[in-house]
Amino acid sequence: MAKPGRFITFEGGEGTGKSTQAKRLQAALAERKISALVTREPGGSPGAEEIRALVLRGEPARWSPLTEALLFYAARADHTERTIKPALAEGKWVICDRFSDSSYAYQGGGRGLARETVRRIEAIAIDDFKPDLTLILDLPVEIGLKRSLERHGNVETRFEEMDLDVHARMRKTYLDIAKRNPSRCVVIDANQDIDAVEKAVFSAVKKRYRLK
Ligand SMILES: Nc1ncnc2c1ncn2[C@@H]1O[C@H](COP(=O)(O)OP(=O)(O)OP(=O)(O)O)[C@@H](O)[C@H]1O
Ligand SMILES: Cc1cn([C@H]2C[C@H](O)[C@@H](COP(=O)(O)O)O2)c(=O)[nH]c1=O
Repeated sequence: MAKPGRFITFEGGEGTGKSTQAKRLQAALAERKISALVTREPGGSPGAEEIRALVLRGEPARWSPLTEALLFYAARADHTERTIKPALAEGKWVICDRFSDSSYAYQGGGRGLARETVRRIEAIAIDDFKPDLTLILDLPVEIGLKRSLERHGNVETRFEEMDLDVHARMRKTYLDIAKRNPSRCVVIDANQDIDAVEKAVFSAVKKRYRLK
């Protein structure tokens, strides 16, 4: 049986550079002959991509925080079962753009759902499945939203439309998660150029997995 792979997640607010860095990390691992799958949430399996389309469109208040958390975890259960766990079992590394910490930060800290409620939904959906390493890209929210808007041709997505104080609470929740989980999480300063962020990311990965 293949040695199980590693499960790495990128987390952070809007436009902090998660997708950019996920691809760069995949390339850096490939240079070391490590095959990694890049996937994303919500999404990453056909069913979860359908839920993505449902949960990301419409007005900011279209879904209550509770319904939203249930939808994100329904997508996550499918993604975990059908994409992430099979890849890890084949010995692949999995790099995921967002995972459970996004639900704690967005539906919890940002939109006010109690942490205990998120935890109970999580327990049903994915049990105690967690990443080995979480890289939290930290950036002032105004800068991230500006980057994100420029990328989307100035059309805001449902979450981008939410007030700045909601985004500020999401950022704070990520930093609190990092404090509570020091052995899993590394906070990366994302307010640097792309190459400098890549270097900080790879240095955290090398340290964790003792790569050269
Ligand atoms: N360090 C950086 N400095 C400046 N621009 C950046 C940096 N990293 C990424 N960008 C640019 O910012 C935009 C958003 O980057 P990216 O899509 O990687 O972020 P993201 O965190 O995945 O965003 P979202 O959560 O909104 O999907 C892209 O246009 C990207 O090229
Ligand atoms: C997994 C997850 C995501 N979200 C939000 C965060 C973003 O606004 C969107 C996803 O868009 P992206 O461009 O792919 O980053 O969904 C959330 O609120 N809760 C979650 O669990």
